[in-house]
Amino acid sequence: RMYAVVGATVTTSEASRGPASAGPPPPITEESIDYNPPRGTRDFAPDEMRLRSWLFQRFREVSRLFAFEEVDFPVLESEALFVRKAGEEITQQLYNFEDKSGRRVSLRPELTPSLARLVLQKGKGLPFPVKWFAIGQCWRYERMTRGRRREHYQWNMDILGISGVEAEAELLAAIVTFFKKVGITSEDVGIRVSNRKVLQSVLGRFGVPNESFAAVCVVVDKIEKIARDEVEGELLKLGVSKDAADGILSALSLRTLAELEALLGSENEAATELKQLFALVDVYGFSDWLSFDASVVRGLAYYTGTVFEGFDKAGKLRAICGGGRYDRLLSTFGGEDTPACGFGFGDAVIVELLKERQLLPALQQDVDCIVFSLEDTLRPQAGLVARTLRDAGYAVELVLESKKMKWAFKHAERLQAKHLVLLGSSEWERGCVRIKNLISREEKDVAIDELVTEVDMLKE
Ligand SMILES: Nc1ccc(Br)nc1
Repeated sequence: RMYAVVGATVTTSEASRGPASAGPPPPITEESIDYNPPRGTRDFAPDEMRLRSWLFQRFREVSRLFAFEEVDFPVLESEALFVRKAGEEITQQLYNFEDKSGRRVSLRPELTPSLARLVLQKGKGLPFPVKWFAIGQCWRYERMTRGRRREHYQWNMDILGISGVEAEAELLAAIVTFFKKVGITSEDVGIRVSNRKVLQSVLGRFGVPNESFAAVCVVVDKIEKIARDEVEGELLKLGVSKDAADGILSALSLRTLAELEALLGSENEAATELKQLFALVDVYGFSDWLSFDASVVRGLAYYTGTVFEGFDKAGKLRAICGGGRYDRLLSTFGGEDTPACGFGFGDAVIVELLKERQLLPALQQDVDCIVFSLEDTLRPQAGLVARTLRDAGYAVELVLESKKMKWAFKHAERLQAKHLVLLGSSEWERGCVRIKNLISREEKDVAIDELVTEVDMLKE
């Protein structure tokens, strides 16, 4: 890890030092500044930032296509927003603390509770249905033993006020639109879809109380990560009977909607909702991306209906995105019963997938012109030339120090700039600058007031 040892003067304000009589300030100490960001977090230097901006621009383009409005919330929320008793990993890894006023707060581990809070804050004046999207950094406090990241950015899209599966179809369409936009096909990626009402029906058959529903879902969500008998053991610990646990685990291995109907009956809500959703998506035209998979439950306690997750068909990566219906969340926050569904799409797994598929874009700085004065005396005029081009919308790198021509060419090459604009005293005396087109290698003297027109033309 990179460190610098710097002399640091430890100055303390009067208040913290206490009254003057408390004696001289503490001695100057040395502290080592670690150049790396805190454990589990990332810097975004220009190259990484270009990729992140590219990804977020794709998220925004899709959200615009679906007429969703962008929202955002504080990264710091009241801890109460995320305290749930279903044993979710996300609530056991809160990056939470008591602030200086004694308030219990937490860095947000997800965006959905904040969205619910804002909708409730807006109250009855908020036109429904709500279609909002957000891209926000989310946090967890992982014991570093697991060496996993503690922050990631998530794109969320949510629809509130629509109880029909049309809302889920719209959200799934947005996810598919994103995948297609970045060059991913339904050969690479699929979306597994199920409905928590499958589990709810099974629990009902075995007389498992509703209060256990969320905790059972959280346990069952681990089915891909821990051994089946461990899942069974955790179910038994929740007070679920052996028979009920067997019933739950066998329901997860249902392979088709026909099997689901055979088990639960064709009038069962889970079966009808799933059939409706698949029929909608069929007409919508992206059935090839979807599959029914009864083992999908997702790990968030508040899902009540449809659940889904994007996965890579090569099976090398963790879930790419996930979401579902959460019709009870707003009422648990004291609001009216409000139908709601949404998804979260992280910024990490998708980049791993794009790397795997060699679909990462080649991104470089976007500079149109480099303005460069050959003599120091013309440096003020170089600023005027840069301003003229910038006022016309061109990205201009103004060279701010004495450099040789050779350096200017190399610099232009590095930045992939299209034009090099040189100020020299002989040209300037004639009211001109010299333009070198770095693509066509053409060069010419251009009058200052012709400069923008010239660059416009060279741009063609
Ligand atoms: N919820 C959450 C937050 C941060 C990361 Br990294 N992963 C999951």
